[in-house]
Amino acid sequence: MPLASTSWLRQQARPVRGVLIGGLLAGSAQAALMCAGAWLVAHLLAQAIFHHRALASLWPLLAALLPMALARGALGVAQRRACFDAGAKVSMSVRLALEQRLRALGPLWAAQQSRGDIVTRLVDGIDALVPYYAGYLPQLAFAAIVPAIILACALPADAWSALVLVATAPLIPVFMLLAGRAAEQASQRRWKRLRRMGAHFMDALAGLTTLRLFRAVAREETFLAATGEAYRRETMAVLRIAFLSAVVLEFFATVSIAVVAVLVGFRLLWGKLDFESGLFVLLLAPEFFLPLRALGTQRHRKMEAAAAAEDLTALLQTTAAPAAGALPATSQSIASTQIGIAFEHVSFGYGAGDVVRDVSLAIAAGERLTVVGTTGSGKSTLLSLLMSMATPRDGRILINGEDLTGLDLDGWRRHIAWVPQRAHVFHGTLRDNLLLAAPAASAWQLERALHAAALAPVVARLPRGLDTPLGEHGRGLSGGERQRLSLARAWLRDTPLLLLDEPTQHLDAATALQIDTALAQLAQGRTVIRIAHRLDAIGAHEQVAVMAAGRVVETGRAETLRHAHGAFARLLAADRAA
Ligand SMILES: Nc1ncnc2c1ncn2[C@@H]1O[C@H](COP(=O)(O)OP(=O)(O)OP(=O)(O)O)[C@@H](O)[C@H]1O
Repeated sequence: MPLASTSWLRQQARPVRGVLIGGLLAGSAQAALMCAGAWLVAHLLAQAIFHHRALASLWPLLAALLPMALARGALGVAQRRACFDAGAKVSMSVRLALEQRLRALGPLWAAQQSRGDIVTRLVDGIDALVPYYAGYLPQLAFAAIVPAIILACALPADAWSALVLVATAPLIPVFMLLAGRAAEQASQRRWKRLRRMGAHFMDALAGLTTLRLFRAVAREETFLAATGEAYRRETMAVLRIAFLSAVVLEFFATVSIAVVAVLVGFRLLWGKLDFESGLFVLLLAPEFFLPLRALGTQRHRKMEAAAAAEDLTALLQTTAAPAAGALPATSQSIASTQIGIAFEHVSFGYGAGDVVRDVSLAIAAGERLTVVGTTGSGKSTLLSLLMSMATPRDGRILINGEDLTGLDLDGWRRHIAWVPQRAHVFHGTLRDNLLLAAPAASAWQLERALHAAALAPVVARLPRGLDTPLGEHGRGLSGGERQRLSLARAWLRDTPLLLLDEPTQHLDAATALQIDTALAQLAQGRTVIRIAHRLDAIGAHEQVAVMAAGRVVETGRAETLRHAHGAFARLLAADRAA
């Protein structure tokens, strides 16, 4: 069992210590009541059988059994509720911490991960923690507290029986430790398989069209069936160890109870023990082992929680290097509605190599820059750096003369409208998707944005107009329509900086022209950085930066570059030839 994950699991219990102690007190009171109930039963029977007391005189004692049973039941409910509450609270706080970490790691880090793997960790991983706090941890305490209470009650009644219980009790934890190693390995194997299966299933689901097209669905099905079968086998291995160890624990407990029973029986026969004490310890003996046996059955939950915790702590400690950092202590906010940008010798890489190299560019407030370059030359990465989704490895980005790393990130991002290459459409209605950009937008503002982005005819065609529900990935909207939705969001956002990652790529010529006109209107008075693939559509007076292999290799006005026989002219020629 990795010590780090066990101590992390315990650490998480600190904020819910009060709730857990409440559960333990309820459980302990339940054990004390059980002892009192056992004594009452033994006393009643001894009085009735050996002292020939009439039922009428025993009636008050007999009647006391009912409230005792009810109180035990109520305490049991309170104890389980408190423990479950603790589990739910811990899982909620871990989920929040993970969510914050994921937000800090940012979309560039997330893009490099398997989505299925993250979902498995966030859902199944956190769910695996609940039984640890709701079941195992309280049971661990009960395994010490309840036998101690029972022993304290049994000792005055019969020291020999108490001695047998004390002598045999350690056998159970010793065996649990022996079985623990195998259970731990099986749990870790099972957890790793679940993660792999989750990742693969999500990938298969996302790429279903591609799989169909390549007639690879059957192969994928076979693979998933084999993984599912392996997962079943590993789950069965964990359960087998859990059940086998439960049987062995049961055996030890039964033998010990039998020894107590034999000792009690013989001493009753020899007249060395009175009936009341004998029956009392006989009733207590099974209860003595009950929490230890229950701990044995809860142990595989601890293994599962530890396997999941190892993964969750790894995720919580992940720092994307170099990633969008947390808010610096000296964060400043941007007050201006005019944004001037300067890249100064900026370099960045996702892995070992750089994909943006020594880039220096200046865009004055209210100006427009068009970035062009071959695919993979680093254009989108440049925008990601500007949006502070990642931090430059070298160099710096200045916003109105202030270093971007010193700015309040949320405040900075409020100044940006971004139209990406592939606009994401969230699950919800079209209206929800639009209001994401400006939650307080009025009906009139919505209407204006729809017209500007040429989305109004699309809305008119939808069965429920703006209230038409859209799927998680925008099912119901074509690529071009999604692009227009993204443009409408930019319109609604009304920010001083516009970042456009080829906004007309998926559109037909007529709609592209319509959007370009709308964008020209939107761009007025704003700073605009636009990535363009259709070089023909670049206006003669536009300021252009040409990127190749992460570097800015040429800058200047489009009309000048067209005749300069440089990188831009070559791109243009290649574009026309295609
Ligand atoms: N999240 C990522 N993780 C790792 N590498 C990435 C990631 N995003 C982009 N890259 C790599 O960085 C390089 C630059 O990518 P980028 O998307 O910035 O290029 P681009 O010029 O915008 O390309 P395109 O015109 O095709 O959109 C490419 O080699 C790409 O494979």
